[in-house]
Amino acid sequence: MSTPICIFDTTLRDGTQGEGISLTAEDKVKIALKLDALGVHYIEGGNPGSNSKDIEFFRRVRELKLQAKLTAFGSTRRKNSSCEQDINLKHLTESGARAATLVGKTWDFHVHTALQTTLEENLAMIHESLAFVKNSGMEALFDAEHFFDGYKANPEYALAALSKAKEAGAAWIVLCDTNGGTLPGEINEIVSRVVKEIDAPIGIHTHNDCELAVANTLAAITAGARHIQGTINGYGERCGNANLCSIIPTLQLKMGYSCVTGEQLGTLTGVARYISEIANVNMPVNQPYVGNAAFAHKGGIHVSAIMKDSKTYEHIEPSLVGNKQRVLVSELAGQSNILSKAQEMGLEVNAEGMKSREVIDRIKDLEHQGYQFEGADASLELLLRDAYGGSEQVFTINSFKITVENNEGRVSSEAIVKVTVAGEQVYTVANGNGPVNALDNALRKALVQFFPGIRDIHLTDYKVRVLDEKDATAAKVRVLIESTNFKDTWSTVGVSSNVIEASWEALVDSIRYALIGMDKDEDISPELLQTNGLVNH
Ligand SMILES: CC(=O)SCCNC(=O)CCNC(=O)[C@H](O)C(C)(C)COP(=O)(O)OP(=O)(O)OC[C@H]1O[C@@H](n2cnc3c(N)ncnc32)[C@H](O)[C@@H]1OP(=O)(O)O
Ligand SMILES: CC(=O)C(=O)O
Repeated sequence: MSTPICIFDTTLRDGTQGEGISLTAEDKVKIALKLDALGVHYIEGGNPGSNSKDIEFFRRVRELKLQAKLTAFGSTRRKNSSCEQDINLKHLTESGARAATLVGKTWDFHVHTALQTTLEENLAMIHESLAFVKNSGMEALFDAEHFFDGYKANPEYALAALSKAKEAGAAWIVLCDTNGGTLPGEINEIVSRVVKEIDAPIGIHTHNDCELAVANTLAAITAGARHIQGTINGYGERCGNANLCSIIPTLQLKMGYSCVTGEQLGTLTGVARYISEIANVNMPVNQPYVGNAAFAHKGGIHVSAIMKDSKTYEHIEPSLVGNKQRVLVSELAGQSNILSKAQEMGLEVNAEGMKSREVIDRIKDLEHQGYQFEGADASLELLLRDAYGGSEQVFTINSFKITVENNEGRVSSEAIVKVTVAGEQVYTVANGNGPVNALDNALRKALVQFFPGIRDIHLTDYKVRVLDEKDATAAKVRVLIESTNFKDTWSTVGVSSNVIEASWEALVDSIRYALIGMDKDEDISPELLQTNGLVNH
């Protein structure tokens, strides 16, 4: 039977102390539901003494039947005062949360400098505040702020603060590496001593200032801590908190502890990505376990081996954390990358054939010119389909023309496109809020009468990167376009020394890709032709 570890998520409290993260009460409710389904044991929802948004969150979340214990955060009472008069403690006890986490000082330097009070008064603040919260019917947890720095400066005082919390009935005493400067060896040594001296359940809360928050958390567990505070994706004050997306699978899959069920662990990647969307923070692609590149293989030697057995270059089976294996194709590819990619697309490819070598040489040559296929899966698929005979040229471009007009300060763009579809020449004109938008509109207008499904497609992202900045305007640019049909999303690439030409190339690839397998509808109604303003020649 593996030892259970209590997971305390503070994404909604310490996570929101991270720069650039701001969550509405509604966002917090959505995230709380995801965390609950993931199986964390405590959800710290915020600080009701801090702002009315958090008060609203606690009011709304009360109606949900969460399995996790909802926890409100606050600090010990103000110095030289009483708990009954303390407005923050009042908000905590009125929050409706089942538990309250109180942060209190354990470093003598902080007591003198930040609180500007005596060591005795701080101990009284800890004891009285935790007892007050407990007497109100809530479970009380103690976050021992700066515990490791405090212990190094004055171990007797730091331990005395923990004893006060224990005497007051704290359910968990959580040792905080608040400044994130402690090393794993020190954490192990200090936690081992605390576990021996303080007869109470011990937890750990670390910050990532030395990029050691995860390592420090694991060191504390090895030394006997049984409760972990952390956040999804490691969001948090300054450099962030301990990342639960790394800690939970490491404890569970590698160290034999039990945090959540195997099924819940399988939702981890989805939860991490969902929360990053709500927080509006891009996830680093190389984020361990849950990042897009966590199981992405690029080097030809790696891909050749994983096709034989994925364990050759994967430390765990990606599906255990809800992630999946990806194979990238780039100038570092070998034949195996191409074969694997082509198989993924359902193309028939001969492993020994010369064709794969030719395709790799072509990809390497294009990457040398500035193309990048890792971020442009749809362009890569077209290239492979063209090479292996899996694509049909459904339309050909005869010409396009753009005019950009500045009329008394109002700039407008117009595009004219001539294409041939099914032997028929089509000529369309369209406006747009910029030249690329005008081209996109004109091309789609030309094709919609043949492929009505094209109306559902739109561009969601457009990125331009200058490839050789020292050549100034003569430099090549790479354009990456992301498109969607509300069901799928795909990316295409174009490269040229002319930004319009590069955009056009990516645009045409996007439409060609969208048309794969799309029904051609010859019987489109005259009304649709009219509403789209089509002019046929
Ligand atoms: C390590 C951590 O992450 S702790 C959590 C940090 N999180 C936050 O600060 C976010 C939420 N905070 C807030 O909204 C506000 O700071 C509030 C509402 C809590 C307090 O606001 P204000 O009353 O305006 O005080 P302000 O933020 O300027 O200063 C903090 C005060 O709390 C005191 N304080 C700090 N820690 C403690 C503590 N553990 N116990 C009691 N008082 C404390 C400080 O000494 C300071 O008091 P002072 O005003 O007498 O100097
Ligand atoms: C409590 C807390 O967030 C800290 O000490 O870092």
